[in-house]
Amino acid sequence: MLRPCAYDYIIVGAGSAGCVIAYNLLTRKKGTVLLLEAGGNDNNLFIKAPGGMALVIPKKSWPYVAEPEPYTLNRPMDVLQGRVLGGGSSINGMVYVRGQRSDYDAWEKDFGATGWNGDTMLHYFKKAENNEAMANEYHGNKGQLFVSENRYRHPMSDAFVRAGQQAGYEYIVDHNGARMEGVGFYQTTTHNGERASTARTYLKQVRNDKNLTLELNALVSRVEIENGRATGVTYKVHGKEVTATANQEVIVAAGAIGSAKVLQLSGVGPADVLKRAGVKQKLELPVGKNFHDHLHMSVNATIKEPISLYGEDKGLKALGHGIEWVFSRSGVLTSPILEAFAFIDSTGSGKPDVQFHFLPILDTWDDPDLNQKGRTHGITIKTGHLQPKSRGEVEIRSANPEDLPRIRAAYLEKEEDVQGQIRATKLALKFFEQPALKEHVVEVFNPTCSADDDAAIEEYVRRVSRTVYHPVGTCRIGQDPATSVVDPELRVHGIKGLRVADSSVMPHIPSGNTNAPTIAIAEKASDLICGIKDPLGSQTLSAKPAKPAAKVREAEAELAVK
Ligand SMILES: Cc1cc2nc3c(=O)[nH]c(=O)nc-3n(C[C@H](O)[C@H](O)[C@H](O)COP(=O)(O)OP(=O)(O)OC[C@H]3O[C@@H](n4cnc5c(N)ncnc54)[C@H](O)[C@@H]3O)c2cc1C
Repeated sequence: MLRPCAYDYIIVGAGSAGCVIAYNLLTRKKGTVLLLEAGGNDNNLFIKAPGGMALVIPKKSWPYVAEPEPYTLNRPMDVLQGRVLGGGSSINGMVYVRGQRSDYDAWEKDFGATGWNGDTMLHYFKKAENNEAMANEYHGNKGQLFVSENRYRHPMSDAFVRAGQQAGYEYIVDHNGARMEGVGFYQTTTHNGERASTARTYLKQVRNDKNLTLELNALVSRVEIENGRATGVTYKVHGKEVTATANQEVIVAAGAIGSAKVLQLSGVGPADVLKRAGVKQKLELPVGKNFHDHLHMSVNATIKEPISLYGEDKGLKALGHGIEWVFSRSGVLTSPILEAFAFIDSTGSGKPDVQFHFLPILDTWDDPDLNQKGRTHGITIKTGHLQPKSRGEVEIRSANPEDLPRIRAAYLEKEEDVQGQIRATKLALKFFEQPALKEHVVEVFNPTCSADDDAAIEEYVRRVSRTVYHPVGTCRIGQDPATSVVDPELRVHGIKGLRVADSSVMPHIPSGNTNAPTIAIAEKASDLICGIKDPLGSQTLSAKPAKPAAKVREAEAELAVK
């Protein structure tokens, strides 16, 4: 049977954001939806079982690589992103962190993102959430996104949390509640011991809706734009090129790297980038600029007892964990491994700017040679600064949609970022000095220098820091087309019928992980598409930018765009 080629809405990318928007349009009966995803299906046990994450990431990702740059000692850096139904939410660490209310107030105040502030984001976090345990002013229980406490807790994670308290930090029960600074155990996007991606929550509810056409393994090559209006998209599926028409809107939700790429391939972007790639320019916008991301370093220690998770993924032990998970959805396979956290204010500003992820295992993901060096049982504090100032860019290399874009990440270009990472490393070393960890540790071997040797720590930071896969900002919200790509309603400046709605629209990265904020953005995007601009009443939505336009531009120029 021939498929129709005209739809009311076309969504590019079935990732964290795309699945949410598809669900909302379909359940609100807004018409037909074509959802296009370059990756394949997500019916994979290692996606479903939280502990299978490390095995699935390399197989279900776009192998994006940031170019070598002197600030990170000329290391090419993987910036993998999900290429599978559910996108990042199908391969990520499942850590559920919203960031801070002031992060979003700054979007409105400093970046001209009118209507995007702490109150509206809280509304959308709660709307999205179906929290297993918490029901209060910060948490929702009626949304699609399952959030729960970890079923499994490793004894070394307990030791880490005790060490944090010994170092003077408060035990935090709810890091998405009134107070974030302190130590505790993560809330996770899991349910019944399984991963809760947006494909396995939101999209699952509408997979059989007759108004949904889901095309997997469909690589979008461009949005068709005629006379200043998006009319549809062209994509390749099963070796054939197809053009589908959108009666209402095209919504690009291909992620911070993918969305910039799709817009540039469509002729929307900086003239020099498009000219070099051989793409005819249709509109000058700073697409691909303002790339930024979170970097972490793995601070590693060997431990005395053979109790870490080393070896649990092999032989009879792995079989035992598999059987336990299959029959009772319990045990280590329900754990996203990143079990415990610390959020720390390293400058005394009143706002936490450092995050630790604690792993009850040596982080061989970041250093695959660790075990070859005879180091087996150990623990890792992945530590990183949360408010980077450096800004890079994403640029297509050619007009071929199969080509991966060039990423100049500019990681650690700004001195403030290096100093932030140095403070983050020192704090991790301080945790290892606390009795609750010290009694277990044989040796902190990465880094080996003392916490007061700034020069050695700087060398370590530049040598080992890596992304934690939170790229954002390449199609950011703003008022001014010179410095932003979409307006506060996520409409691409100057083009009708075209929105971007995913992590790429964040003007500034939140102080935490990026999946929950992306899902909240997608919830708000769905409302905007349906004409709901002010979900809380006019108390939080100012008709004009919170600052006069000139002021906004000044702040934007200073803070966001190189
Ligand atoms: C390994 C890893 C671990 C992470 N851990 C965490 C964590 O623990 N907690 C957290 O909060 N965040 C985490 N993140 C970040 C978080 O998952 C992302 O910020 C979030 O998924 C971004 O959502 P998105 O909708 O913007 O993009 P994505 O979820 O990446 O979705 C974009 C989708 O578009 C598709 N696409 C791209 N280009 C095209 C094209 N041309 N044609 C068709 N389809 C296309 C992609 O295949 C993808 O499915 C992690 C990310 C990664 C990669």
